[in-house]
Amino acid sequence: MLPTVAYIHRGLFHSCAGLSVRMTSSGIGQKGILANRVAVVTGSTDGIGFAIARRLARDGALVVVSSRKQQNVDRAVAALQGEGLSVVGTVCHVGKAEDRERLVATVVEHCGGLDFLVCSAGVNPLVGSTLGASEQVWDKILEVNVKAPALMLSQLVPHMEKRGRGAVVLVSSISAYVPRVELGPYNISKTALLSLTRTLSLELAPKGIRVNCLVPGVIKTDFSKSEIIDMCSVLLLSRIGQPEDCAGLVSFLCSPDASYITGENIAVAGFSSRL
Ligand SMILES: NC(=O)c1ccc[n+]([C@@H]2O[C@H](COP(=O)([O-])OP(=O)(O)OC[C@H]3O[C@@H](n4cnc5c(N)ncnc54)[C@H](O)[C@@H]3O)[C@@H](O)[C@H]2O)c1
Repeated sequence: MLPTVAYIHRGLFHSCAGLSVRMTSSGIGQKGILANRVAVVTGSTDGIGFAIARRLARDGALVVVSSRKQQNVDRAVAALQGEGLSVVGTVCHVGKAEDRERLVATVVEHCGGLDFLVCSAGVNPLVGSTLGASEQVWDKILEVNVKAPALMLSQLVPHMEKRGRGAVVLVSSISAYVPRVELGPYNISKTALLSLTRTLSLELAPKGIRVNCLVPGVIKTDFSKSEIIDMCSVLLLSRIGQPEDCAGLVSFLCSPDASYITGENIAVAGFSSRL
């Protein structure tokens, strides 16, 4: 099936070679702390990724929205477009090389480059014993949660580098600090992201690219439905987090206000694992 790309800029509609390109008056160039910047957010048709995409677009960036299914991409793009925001949408299962390549092509062809990458796509196909996890489960979790952000970045860094600056935000989990026994491989994948953040911050600093990590606690999304009840007891702030609680931090980490911050893992969890 041919991919569909929806692009919002200056009230026009284009269609070519499998791409559906829609344009409205709120294109790049709008005001905001992230104006004239381009952001890719993976796993951004729902939950935390969607809230991040919306916030970055509200703060002025042109945002590439993506996830696994065309219908979800279309729905998310339509919702953000309805708010007058600048959005490009394309299907990207982050674990598939051909999908990552298509995302890169979208960035190059329709956005002219890239400033920010936010890796929010994540999976947890297992609730059960760590040692009982099959090789297939290990492969899927590590492929989507750990390998995919690194591989995606290796393809996108050259485009950030051309601009002489950039910011990357990986999305870990508080389960990296406070492991939950029934989520073993997931905990481990999210702990690896803390290290990936620090390692890449060293590697990419000479290119002017900062790398930080959002560490969400229990945030109200489809992903966390089963966790909400039993995590409530540890929350200092007496409420479940909302996706928007994460989005503000990501916008800050992408903004010039964070230009001297890199290699940090920052929890948005309603409590601190250090207390
Ligand atoms: N919700 C929480 O309580 C919580 C806590 C800690 C960490 N996180 C992390 O936050 C991130 C987002 O979770 P959420 O709660 O918003 O989940 P969600 O289920 O609400 O949204 C996940 C999004 O990712 C997309 N997605 C899933 N697998 C994908 C893949 N292989 N390729 C591309 N897109 C994919 C989905 O289509 C969806 O758009 C995940 O990395 C998750 O591990 C969530």
